[in-house]
Amino acid sequence: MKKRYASTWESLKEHQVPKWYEDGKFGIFIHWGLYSVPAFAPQTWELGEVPPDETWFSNNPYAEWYYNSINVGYGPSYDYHVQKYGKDFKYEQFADMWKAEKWNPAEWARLFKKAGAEYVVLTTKHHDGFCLFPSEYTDYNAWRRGPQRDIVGDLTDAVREEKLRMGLYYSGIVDWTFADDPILNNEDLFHTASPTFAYADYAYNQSMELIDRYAPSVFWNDIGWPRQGEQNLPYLLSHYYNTVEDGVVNDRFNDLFHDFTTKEYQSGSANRREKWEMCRGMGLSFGYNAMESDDKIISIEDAISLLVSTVANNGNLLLNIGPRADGTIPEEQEKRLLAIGEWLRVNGEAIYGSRCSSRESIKYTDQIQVHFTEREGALYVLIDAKGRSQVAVTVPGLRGNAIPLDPEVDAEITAVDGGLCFTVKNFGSSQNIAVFRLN
Ligand SMILES: CC(C)[C@@H]1NC[C@@H](O)[C@H](O)[C@@H]1O
Repeated sequence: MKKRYASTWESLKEHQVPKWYEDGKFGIFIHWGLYSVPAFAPQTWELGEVPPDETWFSNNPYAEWYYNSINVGYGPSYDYHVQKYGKDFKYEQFADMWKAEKWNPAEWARLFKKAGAEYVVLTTKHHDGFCLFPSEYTDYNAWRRGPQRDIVGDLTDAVREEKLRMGLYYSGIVDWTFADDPILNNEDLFHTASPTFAYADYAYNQSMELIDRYAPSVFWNDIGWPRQGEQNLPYLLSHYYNTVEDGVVNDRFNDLFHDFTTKEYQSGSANRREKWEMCRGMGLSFGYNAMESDDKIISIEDAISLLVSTVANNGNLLLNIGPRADGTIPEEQEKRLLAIGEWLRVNGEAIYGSRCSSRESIKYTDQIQVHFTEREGALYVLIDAKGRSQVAVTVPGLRGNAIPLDPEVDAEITAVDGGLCFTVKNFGSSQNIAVFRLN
C-alpha cells in the first residue's frame, strides 16, 4: 500500500531515504545553460578555501555565476566580458546564441551509464533564471529561445532509457530575473535572494511543474527556499513524495528538512551517521570553463579516491560535468568518467549496495589511507596509496582470507600480531586503489 504524506513536517519526517539512493553511490551532476556560452571564470579557489566575501564573489571561479560576476562591474570576468562582447552586451543576449546544435541526449546517457553512474541531476533553472524546460511561468526558457527544445524532458527520457535515475536541480532562492543586486558576500546572497511573495509563488509553481511533468527521483534545491514561501514547503514536499514515492530531497530548504545533507568542495560537513552527498566540479567550476584544461582538473586517481572515501563514510559522490554550449562534453571530462566506470566495473562490488562499516577509515599518511565498506556479510578493505606503485600497510583487528577484486592486483597478505599486513606490489589497472574482499 503506497504511503500518503500529509502536508505537515511530522508526516514528512516519516520519509525514509530510499534503497536506490543508499545503494546508488555515484551520480553525475550537469550544469548547462546560458553561462555555457561565455564559458569563462578565473581559476581561483575551491569553495570553502577562502571566506565567501568580496574577494571570492568578485573572482568567482564558478562559470555559472557569470551574470553576477559581470554585474558587480569589476574583476576578471567583467574585464573578459567587456573585451570579448563589449560593455553594452547584455547577458540575456546569450539566450539566442545558445544553440546546443551538437547535442545528442542519448549519447550523454550512454556515457553516464558507461561511467557507472546510477543517477543524473540536471540544472533546470540556475541562478540566472533561464529555464531548460517549457515553463508556463516564463518565456525565458530553452523551448522559446536558443536550443528551442525541452532539454529537461529530452535528457530525462534518454537517461531513463539507460535505466538510470533522473534528478532535477532548481535554484530555489536565487533568481536574478527577479532580484539582481550585485552579490559580494553571503549576506547579499541571502538578502538579494528574491525577497518577494511574487517570487515565492513563482518558485513554488515552477517546482510543481517540474514534479508533475518529470517526476524526478531527486529534487535538488539550491542555496535555500524563499522565506516568503516557507509555508508552502510542507505541501510542496508532501506532493513530491506522493508523486514520486522513492524520491529524495537535499538539505537546502533553509535547514527545515532533508533526506540527505550536502557538501560542496570544502564547504559543508559530513556526518557518517546520516546519508550525505559530496558534489564538486571536475575543476573549480560547475559550468563549463573553457580555461580549465586537462591539467587543471581533478586527476582520475583523485576522482576515484574521492568516490571511495565518500562511500566509505556513508556518502554519495555527485560529480559534475560542464558541457560546452554546443552540447559536446569536453574530452578531458569524458576521459575521467570512462576511467571511473572502468574502475567500478572491476571494483564496484565494494561500492554499489555497500553500507558504511563500523570500522572507520585509517589515515596512515596524506598519501596512504585504508577505507572499509560492508555488503552481504563481506568486509571490503580499500587501500588508497596515492601516487605510490607499491605499499605495505598493516590493518589492525583483521583476520581471515583477503582476495583482491582486481585479478591484476599483485599483493601478499600475511597475518601479523592483531591484524593483516597487505603488501601491494602492483595495483594493476586500479589507479592505486586496491580493493580486497575479506571472507
Ligand atoms: C553544488 C552546486 C549545485 C553549486 N551550488 C551553489 C551554486 O551557487 C553553484 O553555482 C552550484 O550550482
